[in-house]
Amino acid sequence: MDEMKKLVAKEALKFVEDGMVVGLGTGSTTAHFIRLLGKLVMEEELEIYGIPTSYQAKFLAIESGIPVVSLDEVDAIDIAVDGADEVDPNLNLIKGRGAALTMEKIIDYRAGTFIVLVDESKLVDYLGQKMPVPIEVIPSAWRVIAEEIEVFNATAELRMGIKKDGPIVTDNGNFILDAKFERIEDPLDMEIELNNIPGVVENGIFADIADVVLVGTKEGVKKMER
Ligand SMILES: O=C[C@H](O)[C@H](O)[C@H](O)COP(=O)(O)O
Repeated sequence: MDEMKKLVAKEALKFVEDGMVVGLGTGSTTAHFIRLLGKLVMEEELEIYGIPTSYQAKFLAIESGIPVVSLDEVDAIDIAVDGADEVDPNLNLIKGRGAALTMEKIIDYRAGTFIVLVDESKLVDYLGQKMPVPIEVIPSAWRVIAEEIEVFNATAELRMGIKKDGPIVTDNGNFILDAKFERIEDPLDMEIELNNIPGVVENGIFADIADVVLVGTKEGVKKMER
């Protein structure tokens, strides 16, 4: 599995050109990309700037020698490279297992080209098939938001910490609800519906924004495009 992740991360380097501003995604697959990008920047003395989507991406970029910039400092993001938890045949995504979905969506959405890196286990027939939709919420409103989500025939659970007692707290200081749907028929519609609930900061459905998905398979890298 890790080999497949490395393979797609290497393939994604082909989209990088000197002078680019690159959105740096979160998660184990993008971590390979960030390390490889750092190596490329050093070896070829490229002028690349990275915009991280989380503390994880930021720390790794710094460690890998990629100059880091913020949204305030750039006019445009050329490409963004990020992972995903589910990818449907129309390139709609579920993201946010790492709780970084809000910053990821801001950066991935703004990028000229949004490239997604996954292994083949992430491909599904429809969104919601395997994974819940992570939803970042204002902490004091989590319970009422969970009730609102259940109107859509989903069950919502407050995500608890592993090396922390109580709920996890995102990079933005919020909570995460994991909403398990039977099946998401219309990803774009559900993405909008969830964001309409007062107190929801952002949700992990990324409908209609991925341009390219690189899939690591046992036979090599497969490319899906919109
Ligand atoms: O918040 C986390 C992100 O959306 C990740 O990009 C996603 O969960 C995929 O992570 P991984 O590459 O580790 O499977």
